[in-house]
Amino acid sequence: MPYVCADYSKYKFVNVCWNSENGIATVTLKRPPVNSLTAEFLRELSSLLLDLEKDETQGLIFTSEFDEKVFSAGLDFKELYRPSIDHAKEFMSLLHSFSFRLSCTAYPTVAVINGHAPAGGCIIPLCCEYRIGLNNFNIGLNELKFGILLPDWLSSLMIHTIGSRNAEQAILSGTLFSSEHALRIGLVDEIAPTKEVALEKATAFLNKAKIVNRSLRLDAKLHLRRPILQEFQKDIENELAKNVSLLMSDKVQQSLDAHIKILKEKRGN
Ligand SMILES: CCCCCCCC/C=C\CC(=O)SCCNC(=O)CCNC(=O)[C@H](O)C(C)(C)COP(=O)(O)OP(=O)(O)OC[C@H]1O[C@@H](n2cnc3c(N)ncnc32)[C@H](O)[C@@H]1OP(=O)(O)O
Repeated sequence: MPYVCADYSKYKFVNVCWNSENGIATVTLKRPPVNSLTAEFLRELSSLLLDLEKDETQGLIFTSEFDEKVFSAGLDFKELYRPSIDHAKEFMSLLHSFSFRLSCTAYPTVAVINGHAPAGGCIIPLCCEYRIGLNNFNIGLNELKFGILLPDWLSSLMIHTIGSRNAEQAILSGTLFSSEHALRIGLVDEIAPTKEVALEKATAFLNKAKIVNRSLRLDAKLHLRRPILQEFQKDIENELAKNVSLLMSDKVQQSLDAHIKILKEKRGN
């Protein structure tokens, strides 16, 4: 019988519901207003994955507190706007290590995407093994539209999920897909009418994984994900330096500035 050792109440930006009957952890992202990813949030998420591993978690479900609004708005624009070089380095390194860790967990993972998931908001779902979406949301890697070149590991996650032809079209056009379209191209595996139904489907997926021997399953997962994991591990120092210099470039900073202004105008402030 699984039991919990970690103190999950210490986490500020997630609520963790760890079911001691089946060992499934439901992690609800709750960093207002839109679950945008900051360095602090990424640090917390990485530490959470380690706690879940230690507790021999049998399955992980990610979802959002902001039901039917936002799963995650992606990287935090405000934090990426004019950061110090040290902060930019730390941010990129945290993003890389969290995404790598989530991509190769020993336990199966599902994202219940109960709201919009643009750009970096798509990273958690793409690292997970299975994605269940609600209706009326947008998801996709639209970074090229605001001048951000995707790191190779992120393109590789997209290719693994929807195939190279679809990924090429999706990434090069910077498309945000409706849930129905996302289902058609395999960016989500199922659509559910409500978060409750989506959580039931997620649990059903995780229960199916249980019939397979755990260590055998992990070996197979790492084998099947080898192309992605190789991209994560390829020339890490150079890749991080490239992303940092791209982030600090005038072009990307101007684009972030323009984006922040658009969001402000939308809210009339
Ligand atoms: C150059 C780097 C190289 C390396 C790259 C690494 C990998 C690159 C991967 C990803 C890049 C990114 O993720 S960039 C971020 C992209 N995200 C977006 O474009 C989303 C922008 N937001 C929206 O479209 C909408 O906010 C929403 C659809 C998510 C929600 O809409 P809603 O109407 O519900 O809410 P508001 O728009 O009114 O926003 C509320 C509130 O949240 C703030 N906000 C929104 N998004 C972000 C964000 N990404 N970061 C920080 N803050 C965000 C918005 O400004 C509002 O704030 P205020 O209440 O203060 O006005």
